[in-house]
Amino acid sequence: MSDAIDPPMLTGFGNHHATQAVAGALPVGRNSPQHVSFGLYAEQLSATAFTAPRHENRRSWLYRIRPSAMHPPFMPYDGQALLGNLAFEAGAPTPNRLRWNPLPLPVEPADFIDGLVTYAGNGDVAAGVGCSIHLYAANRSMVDRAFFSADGEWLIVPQQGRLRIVTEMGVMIVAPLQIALIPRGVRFRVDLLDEAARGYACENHGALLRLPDLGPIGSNGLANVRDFEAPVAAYEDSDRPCELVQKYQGRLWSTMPGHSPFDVVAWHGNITPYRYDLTRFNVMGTVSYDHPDPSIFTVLTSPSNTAGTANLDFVIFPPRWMVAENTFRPPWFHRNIMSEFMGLITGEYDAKAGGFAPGGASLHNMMSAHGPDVASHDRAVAATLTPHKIEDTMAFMFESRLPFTPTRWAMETPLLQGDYDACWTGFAKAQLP
Ligand SMILES: O=C(O)Cc1cc(O)ccc1O
Ligand SMILES: [Fe+2]
Repeated sequence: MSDAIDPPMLTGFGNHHATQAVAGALPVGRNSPQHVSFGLYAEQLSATAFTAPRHENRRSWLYRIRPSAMHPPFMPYDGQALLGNLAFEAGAPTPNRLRWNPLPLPVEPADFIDGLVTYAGNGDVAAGVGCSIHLYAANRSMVDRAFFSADGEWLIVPQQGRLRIVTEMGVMIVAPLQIALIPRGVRFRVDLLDEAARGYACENHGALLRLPDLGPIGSNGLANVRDFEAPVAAYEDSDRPCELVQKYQGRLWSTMPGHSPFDVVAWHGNITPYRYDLTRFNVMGTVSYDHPDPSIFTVLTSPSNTAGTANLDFVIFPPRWMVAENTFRPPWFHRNIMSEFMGLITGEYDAKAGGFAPGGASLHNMMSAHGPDVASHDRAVAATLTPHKIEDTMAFMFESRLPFTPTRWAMETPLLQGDYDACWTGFAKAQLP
């Protein structure tokens, strides 16, 4: 399909940016002048309460061709039964370890909205805690329709196929091994740049994702601030009706404004869509012994009210050197107070010699015992511990303090592996003296 030119981007995480697609569109010295240039409409988009502390306060000012208020009422949207709370309200908690084969690419035409399916969720959308996890598989671009979630920011993790994400605040091209973040409420459209696209999306109902503190690591490392990129202003001036679908309190709604919602000519502020290239992650690890906790691989974190105990962490497992001496190098056996939903973008994951395919997913809920499968375990115990590079791989984890409830769809789909527990059967018994 089409090749796309990567538009210029603004750099830095959480920066105050200012950008205009037409010279003179951005007001100078005030946010809301009596007369905005060209008759544009000023609109404030708040991602935190007006009164949030200054260092956490996130808002942007948008200058648009028409106010986004100009739309007919939203009506319930029944074109998508697999996306949203409805999907997981019908589910039931399970302590069992679960793993899914990859979503097949669609045969019938399906755009990003059609191709989404909710696998799991936790927390409470209305209370602003927890997250929902969706996967998508699509084979065509969204045409004359746009989407937004009033329920949380969307962290999109492409696994296959490049996306051109058109947002109110500009355009981002996002390929596998990159991630995109769409703030709560921001309208977006997903165009496919390849024949098909597949990936993951985590919808964060809690505090905004931010960079983790670095503690003793110091002032650099992990995901570096300067590598986050926000789009420059870009607009469509179109009077063609556009279907606008929103997710609100777990359910879908739609309306039909008589114009493109992507009509923001200029904006400034510090709540923006952004993308990040996971291959830029500055990986830390042991240079002596033992396998460190995977918190050293945290890209972004949504804190909860309990210090150090995340509503949601986005953690990656990138290529890296393994040099630990006299150490069992892969992830150890563990039982975790946190709940872990994992995906695989490419390659093989070092705790799973088989069964965890790119595009697949696994869920290890609070206190469920997991770790290396038998083959990975035996291989690691037998290995000669020379420096070894884990290459061509990228797994990730959405980790939450709240256990995930899988949707009924996720429990009933034939993609669910019926024999997952078998990967932990057949460990040799320890021999006491
Ligand atoms: O379960 C998993 O594979 C994720 C994970 C990786 C790791 O290196 C340590 C702990 C952990 O939960
Ligand atoms: Fe784990």
